Amino acid sequence: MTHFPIGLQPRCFALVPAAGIGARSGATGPKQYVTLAGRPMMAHTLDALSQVAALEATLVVLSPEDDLFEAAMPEFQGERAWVARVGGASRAETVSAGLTELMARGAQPHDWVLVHDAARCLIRPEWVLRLIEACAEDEVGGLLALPLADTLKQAEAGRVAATVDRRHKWAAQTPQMFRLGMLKPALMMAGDSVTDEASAVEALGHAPLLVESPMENFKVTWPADFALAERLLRSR
Ligand SMILES: Nc1ccn([C@@H]2O[C@H](COP(=O)(O)OP(=O)(O)OP(=O)(O)O)[C@@H](O)[C@H]2O)c(=O)n1
Ligand SMILES: C[C@](O)(CO)[C@H](O)COP(=O)(O)O
Repeated sequence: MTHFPIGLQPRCFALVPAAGIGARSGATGPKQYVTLAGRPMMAHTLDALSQVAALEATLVVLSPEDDLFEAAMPEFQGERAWVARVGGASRAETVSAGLTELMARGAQPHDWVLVHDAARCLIRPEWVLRLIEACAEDEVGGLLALPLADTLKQAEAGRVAATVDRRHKWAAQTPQMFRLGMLKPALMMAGDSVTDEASAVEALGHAPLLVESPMENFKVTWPADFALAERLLRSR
């Protein structure tokens, strides 16, 4: 277990990977810029994070080729709103590059980083705060997640090969909150294969804390998800 200095008050930074292309979404451009309830999807995400006073700053990590952000997100400005065009070919690469950028901007190993998908645009400030409060005194950190409600099937060529025991199974969401000094080496060692930060930390032998979060915090992934996200955003 890495021990971080006692007495030094850690800060919390948000890191939003937003360098994906949204291949599964069927959108013509990167899904984070698709308009939902009158604004680009990512504007809802960043707006929710901006309402969390406990966050020192939010770093959005874009693809180096991104030429949409400034025009789409004119309100993302100020001392707490940071942008870096250092995204990579995988989510893990994007997050790793973002962590390096946070360090260049003064974040310390004992500071917390909350990694949150740009594509989880239904996030609410109170859920972020719930995670921060649950993990603040924890040795490892943790993530928002949802206990599985459905029966789980293992598939083979479109048929059920087995029914998987769903007990103790949770669907991982974001934010995922870890100390910068733990997450950075964890991602370096894990490489590109991990699909979330917790997996990288688990590979080091740690057990991240599961903090229950609603289904509403889903990730816009498939074509039908846009309409659902739009309805939910408009109903708020
Ligand atoms: N190289 C990548 C891939 C993904 N992401 C980000 O990681 C989050 C979650 O990933 P996902 O939903 O898979 O987004 P995409 O990679 O864009 O979608 P797809 O896998 O369908 O192409 C998104 O906010 C996405 O922009 C990223 O920053 N860099
Ligand atoms: C991080 C994540 O959103 C947790 O569920 C998910 O693993 C991202 O996976 P994707 O395949 O990049 O969408």
